[in-house]
Amino acid sequence: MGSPVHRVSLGDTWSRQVHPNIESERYIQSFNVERLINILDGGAQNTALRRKVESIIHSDPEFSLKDNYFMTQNERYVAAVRKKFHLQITAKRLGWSENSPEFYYVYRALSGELALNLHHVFLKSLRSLGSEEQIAKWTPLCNEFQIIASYAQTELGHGTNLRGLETEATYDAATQEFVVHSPTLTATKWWPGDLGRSATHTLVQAQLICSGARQGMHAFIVPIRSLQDHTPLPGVTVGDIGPKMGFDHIDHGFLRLDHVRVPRENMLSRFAQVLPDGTYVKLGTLQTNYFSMVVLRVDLLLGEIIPLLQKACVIAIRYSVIRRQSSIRPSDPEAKILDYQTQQQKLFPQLATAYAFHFLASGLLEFLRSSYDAILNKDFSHLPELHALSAGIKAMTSDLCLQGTELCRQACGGHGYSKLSGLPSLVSRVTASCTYEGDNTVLYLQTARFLVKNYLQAQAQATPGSTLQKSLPQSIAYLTTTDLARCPAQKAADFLHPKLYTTAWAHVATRLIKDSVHHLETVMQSGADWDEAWNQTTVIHLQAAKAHCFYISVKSFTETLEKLENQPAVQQVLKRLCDLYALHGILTNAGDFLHDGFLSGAQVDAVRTAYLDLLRLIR
Ligand SMILES: CCCCCCCCCCCCCCCC(=O)SCCNC(=O)CCNC(=O)[C@H](O)C(C)(C)COP(=O)(O)OP(=O)(O)OC[C@H]1O[C@@H](n2cnc3c(N)ncnc32)[C@H](O)[C@@H]1OP(=O)(O)O
Ligand SMILES: Cc1cc2nc3c(=O)[nH]c(=O)nc-3n(C[C@H](O)[C@H](O)[C@H](O)COP(=O)(O)OP(=O)(O)OC[C@H]3O[C@@H](n4cnc5c(N)ncnc54)[C@H](O)[C@@H]3O)c2cc1C
Repeated sequence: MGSPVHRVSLGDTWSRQVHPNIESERYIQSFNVERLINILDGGAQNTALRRKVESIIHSDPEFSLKDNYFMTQNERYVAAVRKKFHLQITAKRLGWSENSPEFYYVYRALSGELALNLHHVFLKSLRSLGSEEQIAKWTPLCNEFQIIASYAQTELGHGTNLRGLETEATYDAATQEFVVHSPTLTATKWWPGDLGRSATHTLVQAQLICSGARQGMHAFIVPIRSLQDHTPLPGVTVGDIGPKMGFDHIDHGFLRLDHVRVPRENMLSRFAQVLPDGTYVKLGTLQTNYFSMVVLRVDLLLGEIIPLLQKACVIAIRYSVIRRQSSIRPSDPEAKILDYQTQQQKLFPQLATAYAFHFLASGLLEFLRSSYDAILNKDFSHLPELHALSAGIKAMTSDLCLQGTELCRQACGGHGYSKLSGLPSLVSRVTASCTYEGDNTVLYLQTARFLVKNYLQAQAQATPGSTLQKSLPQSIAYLTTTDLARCPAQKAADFLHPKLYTTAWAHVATRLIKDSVHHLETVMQSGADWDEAWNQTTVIHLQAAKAHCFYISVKSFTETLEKLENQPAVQQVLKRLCDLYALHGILTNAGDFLHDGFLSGAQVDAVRTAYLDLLRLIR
């Protein structure tokens, strides 16, 4: 046996002292920090609540995370389960309810090191797809932990292609039950969190077969382990899928079902029902069976994905005012690495992105909340736009949060490669978000499909010689505004006007959407059918969808600024970050702006001048 791991105990000595460099940096800010904290929390009362929750969590040794990086996968899982149950006891004592703000603050304070997260996913799906009776029945069982539920949709052979899911739920009118079955090896449910060791029940997405017809994917609550001794129930084969890139604390599992019977009442029936005699009653559309994924994509943005970039920025920027390395002039003392322009160029755009995405996700959550009740009450008018927005924004934010956390890690040199920096686990966790809740490429293409469809409809309704007439959904209304052929900016300072760079982004998105439609139609005119033409132009559609999503994010940030007129100092510092975010996007996609002469080379130079000056100002 090798010698025991020597635990790095520097934390015990250093943790209480604040490094003098940090202290000095904290006294040079140009705005009221508390005011900005309140804005991010959504109000001073939320800040107070968050701090109260964090102090409870951080002062309770049961929630300590300090040994995490020295644990095996099994120890991480056991520790996370222990924390989850300690949290339940604490929450009960303090009156915190599931899905309350307190739970989000706890999850963030514990850096997600809690097991049974899929409980949260199950409850979100139950509320989106279940009838009022089903919600009333299963929610308390979950909240009281009388059952532990997970969400089993993905299979060994299919994750993206939901129409390809093989698990079957065949209705037996004689017993008024569904027979849930995995007909093939590839039908094995594979990846669902909490399935490997914890869950007693799972929400199985399966192809419904009733009245002799296949009715597509529907959700069924299936008991999988005994509530007496936690052993798998008859017909159930279940276990852990083994080591992964991250998420060591979550038991991702596999599940095979051999003709497992569940009562008719276990099919979530807000948008579809099977009557006792097996008659299928459709109460929604195909899309409404997919509604829970929309809800989860929006929920995970602020709950899981964006906080990972926020934390990486805090770690890397703090480190960069402590770390001194080399000198700017040979005769100078060693410089703080944050004084190097290249270090600022690595980190400040990521900080700006973290703020941009915080406001973007908050706005999307608002849109979901405002349309949620309507959808549950079968008014689906907002669903297509909500799906297109949530799919594209989840893809963009997870892609750029991955890029950003990895950049923050690299910006910390060798120490960024140590798990003890906290950065590697942020990178491995945010990596997964590019895949779960929908592979990003596939989600971007869902957004592209919405863009093309609406563009073609608007074009069809436009009278000859006029611009697009159709009243387009709000998020793509820019397609009907009169477009500038050339950017009017004359000097660097002109690019610091939100209206100007928002228009620039609208111009590029419009051009790319038109270009993608043009290529699609050209390929079809050469004889290909829609599906083949679509596949041959998906790279171009992807580019258009990304530009559209970035435009949405810039617009959302500028609209946030407009609401801060009464807080000029905070508005100014956020405006600098908004400017930096938008100009960083232009510089990293300069080709799209130069392509049709909208920006000249000289104007791109002016963008860079404004951008580099922003780095200095933000520093
Ligand atoms: C306090 C604690 C905090 C946080 C604590 C938790 C943290 C914990 C750690 C992380 C936790 C991870 C949890 C992961 C959990 C999974 O990963 S669950 C599995 C996720 N899987 C997916 O997302 C699958 C992705 N695939 C799909 O959605 C579908 O296959 C696709 C890609 C949309 C294609 O489906 P399709 O039926 O072939 O549909 P398609 O022909 O493309 O379109 C048909 C129509 O449906 C529409 N449509 C498609 N999808 C939708 C939709 N969803 N809604 C509405 N309309 C839709 C299309 O727009 C289209 O409309 P039209 O153009 O015809 O008008
Ligand atoms: C950490 C983690 C947690 C997860 N938790 C859960 C969970 O709790 N419950 C659950 O049900 N699932 C869960 N999943 C599974 C996840 O939802 C799927 O892995 C995801 O939906 C992607 O599907 P896939 O694995 O089949 O990938 P695939 O779709 O096979 O993707 C592979 C490649 O094929 C490409 N591709 C696929 N289809 C198309 C297309 N139509 N057009 C163009 N390219 C395409 C993709 O872009 C990708 O590059 C989890 C996954 C991870 C990593």
